[in-house]
Amino acid sequence: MAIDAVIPFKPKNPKTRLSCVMEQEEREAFARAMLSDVIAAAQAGGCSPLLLCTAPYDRPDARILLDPDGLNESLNRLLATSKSPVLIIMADLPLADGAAVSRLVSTAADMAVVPGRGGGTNAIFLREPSRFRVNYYGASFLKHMQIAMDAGLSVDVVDSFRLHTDVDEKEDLVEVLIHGRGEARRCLESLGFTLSIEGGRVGVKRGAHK
Ligand SMILES: Nc1nc2c(ncn2[C@@H]2O[C@H](COP(=O)(O)OP(=O)(O)OP(=O)(O)O)[C@@H](O)[C@H]2O)c(=O)[nH]1
Ligand SMILES: C[C@H](OP(=O)(O)O)C(=O)O
Repeated sequence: MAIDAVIPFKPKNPKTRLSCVMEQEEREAFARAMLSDVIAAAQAGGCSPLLLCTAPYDRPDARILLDPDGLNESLNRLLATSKSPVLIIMADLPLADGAAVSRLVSTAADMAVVPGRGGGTNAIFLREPSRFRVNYYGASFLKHMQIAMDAGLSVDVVDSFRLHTDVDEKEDLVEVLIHGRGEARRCLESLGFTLSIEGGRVGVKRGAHK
């Protein structure tokens, strides 16, 4: 049976750190586009997507679990009662692909984890979910390593550029324009984003919308 890929998703007013370059509706469209790329990667990696949504949201390619609670509370409730292996993968990883997901869920360890940029945690595979609890926000990668150690779980820290690249801030859009192959890249292009080089550093700029 396919492993559940639990994808936490906040459809309303997401990605507020991108407010400097996108209006709310645009952030919502971009978040949906990134989610599409993550769903496609989860499926290509042999997993069955299960969206953990804060508000009603429907799509044909994933099952939906509605839980308006915070990220940690809702995930920990789900983990506590899960009897089979689970992958938790964030919805803001638009470079994710099937090979990276497959590598994660085929670990020989009790748990596999991919750190995110800036101290976060982008993906966690748990062979026995009820032995673990999540503690996202802040330096969550370090917190998750400690929780695993306290629970006596063996951990495989997976080195994956495609799963490490989460998109939180304007600077992160560079990676999507360069390495993206799916909906998120197309969404940015349709919003008029292009690469720019200022002072020798690659950034993004926004022109006219398509
Ligand atoms: N189920 C659930 N998912 C959440 C919640 N908050 C964020 N998420 C999801 O968790 C993942 C990581 O969240 P963040 O990077 O903080 O995204 P965000 O809250 O949309 O972005 P910012 O407003 O910029 O902090 C994304 O997949 C979000 O859609 C929540 O309260 N509940
Ligand atoms: C949820 C949080 O995401 P970030 O804000 O680090 O992208 C984390 O990974 O702990």
